[in-house]
Amino acid sequence: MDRIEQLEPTGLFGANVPRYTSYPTAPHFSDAFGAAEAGRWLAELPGREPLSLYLHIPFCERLCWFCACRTQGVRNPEPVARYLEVLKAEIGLLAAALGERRKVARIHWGGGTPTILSPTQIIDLTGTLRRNFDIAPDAEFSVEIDPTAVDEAKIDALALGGMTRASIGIQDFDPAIQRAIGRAQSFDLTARVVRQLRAAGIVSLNTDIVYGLPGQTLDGIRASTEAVLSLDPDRVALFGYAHVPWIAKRQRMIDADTLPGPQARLALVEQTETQFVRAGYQALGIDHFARPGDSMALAARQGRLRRNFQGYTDDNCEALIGLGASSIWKLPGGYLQNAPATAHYAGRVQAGHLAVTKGYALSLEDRVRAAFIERFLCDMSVELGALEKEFGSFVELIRPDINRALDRFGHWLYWHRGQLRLSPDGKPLARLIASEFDAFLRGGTARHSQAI
Ligand SMILES: C=Cc1c2[nH]c(c1C)Cc1[nH]c(c(CCC(=O)O)c1C)Cc1[nH]c(c(C)c1CCC(=O)O)Cc1[nH]c(c(C)c1C=C)C2
Ligand SMILES: C[C@H]1O[C@@H](n2cnc3c(N)ncnc32)[C@H](O)[C@@H]1O
Ligand code: MET
Ligand code: SF4
Repeated sequence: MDRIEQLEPTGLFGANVPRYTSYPTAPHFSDAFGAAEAGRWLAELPGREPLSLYLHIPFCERLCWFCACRTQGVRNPEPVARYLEVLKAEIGLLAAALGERRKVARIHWGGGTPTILSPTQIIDLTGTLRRNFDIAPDAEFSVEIDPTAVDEAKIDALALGGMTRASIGIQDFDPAIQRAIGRAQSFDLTARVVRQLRAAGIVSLNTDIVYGLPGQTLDGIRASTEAVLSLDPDRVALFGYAHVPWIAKRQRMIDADTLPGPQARLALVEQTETQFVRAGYQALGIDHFARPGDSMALAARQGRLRRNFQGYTDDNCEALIGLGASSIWKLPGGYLQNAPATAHYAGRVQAGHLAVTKGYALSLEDRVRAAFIERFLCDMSVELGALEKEFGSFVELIRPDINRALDRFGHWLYWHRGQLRLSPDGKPLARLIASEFDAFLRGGTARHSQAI
């Protein structure tokens, strides 16, 4: 039986499921949360633990049609400059809410396009962070970089500000695909930015690529992946294109008839995975690859990989605080999210409040489900004994889900020495299997992206 025939009965090719960068996923956050709840959860944080900060820059000079991230196009610098002032004010509000000068071990700037900031603005923002927080000398500071919106002066400013890791958007190097997704970016320009980042002392360089793009073929993605490999990135994220025009309106520019179907997507992702593994990369979680010496690959081998809103991380901080419009927080009590619309976000901060407008308090049952889904999507196996150590008999709450998953996916899912394991050829099923443990999905009406 060929692979497609074997996987067909699982429903994989017709399923839509979340990516589980959190459990519950963001659409389940409630608006019963605001600055007061955020303040209370911040006050309850244990004092000595270092924090992680995520800063969102929701602006781009170009708006790629395929993109589902929260961002808006800008033609002139004013909105960005105004936003930066609000972001700096929000940093001050956060430091005040924390009460004491707190240690920060991780900073991530994402977007949108953080490199839309000028060198002066970059220095201004890193300076504001350093004035308000005690940034550890070995702190990891990663920045999402658009190669078409960066130059040497910006890279120097970021390096001066402490950037240690860079993540650059590639998606696909094929000019025909780039035309179909409204995103032109030559290999030469990308390679030049990679050289500049390396020269600036970046210890870890990530690249993002996407399968399932309009008109993408096996030969096309093979050549594009070869080009990515020639840049020798330390890490690669291989995302499945999520066509969700009801969320990201700009995706209406993409003709759905040109999108590879689910069976074709499976072939695209599996061919590309093989290419990375043959080139010496270690597969991590559902969609990442890393050089074996990279810290994330090491974390994965040691069972320390974590899933968060940026995908995968080796960050073990207890508190991830989101700054900027739409940013998501994860605190011991649960999740919070800042106002998604930039104007609403700015209004809250200008009125002197933290910009949180949504959130979710985790119950013990949620925590069991979240822990299972996180370990499963990080390790492709879950040691039930470890969950029992943490949650005691509450683990029994997911016993029916385990049995249902074994019934439905028994060809790929099996017990081995107390671990529920997914066999390597069952990897495309990982999100679908995780969704068996999602109590919000049963009977729910949310529309998600394709499972493969
Ligand atoms: C890798 C970067 C991406 C981020 N979001 C998406 C991508 C590709 C796409 C995406 N996000 C959501 C969906 C729909 C549900 C699903 O398929 O899982 C898709 C296709 C859900 C979602 N993720 C976030 C939020 C707030 C939502 C709800 C949708 C909504 O509010 O309308 C959080 C989030 N994810 C990303 C960012 C930048 C972000 C918010 C800060 C990255
Ligand atoms: C931050 C990263 O998110 C990925 N990204 C952005 N939009 C989408 C989408 N619709 N589907 C899949 N991946 C996407 C890109 O690879 C980008 O670089
Ligand atoms: N905006 C950058 C790029 O497209 C970073 C990745 S997308 C958030 O290259
Ligand atoms: S892919 Fe990057 S540059 Fe393109 S619209 Fe999305 S955030 Fe902006």
